[in-house]
Amino acid sequence: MVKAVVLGAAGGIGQPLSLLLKANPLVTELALYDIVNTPGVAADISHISTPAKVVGYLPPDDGLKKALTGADIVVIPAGVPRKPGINAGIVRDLATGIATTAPKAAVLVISNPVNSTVPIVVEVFKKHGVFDPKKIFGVTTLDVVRARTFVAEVLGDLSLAPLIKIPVVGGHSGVTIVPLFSQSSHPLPSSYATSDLETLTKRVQFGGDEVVKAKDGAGSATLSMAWAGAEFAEKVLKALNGEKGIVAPTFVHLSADKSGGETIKKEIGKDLDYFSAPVELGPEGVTKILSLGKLTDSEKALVDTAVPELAINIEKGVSFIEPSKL
Ligand SMILES: NC(=O)C1=CN([C@@H]2O[C@H](COP(=O)(O)OP(=O)(O)OC[C@H]3O[C@@H](n4cnc5c(N)ncnc54)[C@H](O)[C@@H]3O)[C@@H](O)[C@H]2O)C=CC1
Ligand SMILES: O=C([O-])CC(=O)C(=O)O
Repeated sequence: MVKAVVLGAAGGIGQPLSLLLKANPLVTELALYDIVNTPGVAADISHISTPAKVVGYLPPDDGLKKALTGADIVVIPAGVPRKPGINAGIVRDLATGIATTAPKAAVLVISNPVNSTVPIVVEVFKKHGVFDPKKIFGVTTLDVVRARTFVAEVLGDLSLAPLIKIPVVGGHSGVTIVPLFSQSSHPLPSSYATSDLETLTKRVQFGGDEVVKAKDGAGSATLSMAWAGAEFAEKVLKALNGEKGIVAPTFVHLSADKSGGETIKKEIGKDLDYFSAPVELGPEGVTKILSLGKLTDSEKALVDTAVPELAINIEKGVSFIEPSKL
């Protein structure tokens, strides 16, 4: 029996993500929480002929607590696109609900800016004395999904897109996003020019802008994000279910690894508390944070640019909950 909860389930990401979770055979109960519209979304999704039982919740009558009770996995796409200040408060309040009601659940944070909202969740959990670094994940999968698709486009064969494996590390915003194309399972053509590689890297780093522009500023990526969120959630669910050898890049507190993330800290040359790195997942969440592998000089330069920006983003999140740590 696995209970999945979506917080922000009526939104642009929340609705298709809830749909994809309802389609996942590993989910037996699906709780949909939002400040609006969840009765309708839940009624609609509940008619889909898959096993998961679907219930919608709103804030009155302790709706958040009821949604979270007994949760195994909580996915958070609540918030407002490109409004970091508003999202910080929303994520803090939802994290408080999880820390008090379902502190052992795996928490998957989609709400932006992930580089700051994950530290917010962690600080709230610390305050409640329930912080387990193995269970709190920033979802950076959309960057991986984009990297796969864009490489398949370069290779002129979109049928490769689902098969391509490319680690994308660092964080989830602009220059903190570092795609490691040199480790792609499907290498770029050897004739591929340095300037083309730079353009491709920028396309992954600023893929979100491409969508915002195409939507005339009316929203950001929702459908591709729902897909990516469901892909990462499925990996976590499979690992919780005992499946071995599951690896995915995700933004985590480096103490999730028993070495305290020593390998990553050495590789990036800075004592950061958080980084998105390939992580091995298991029944307790993170089992191991893996090495970034061999980087090219240009990838090392991208990491060097990402690190100071990440440090600022992380600090913003921590100090939102703990101003005294400034
Ligand atoms: N990690 C990633 O790769 C990505 C993250 N995002 C982020 O995901 C978040 C959501 O984006 P969209 O779905 O497009 O926004 P949206 O505005 O369509 O939906 C957000 C939903 O959150 C709900 N909400 C607001 N306050 C809430 C609260 N206190 N409790 C529960 N629900 C609440 C709203 O009612 C709404 O239904 C944004 O922060 C966005 O920047 C978006 C794309 C990619
Ligand atoms: O760019 C945005 O605002 C949404 C986002 O995180 C993405 O599309 O990667």
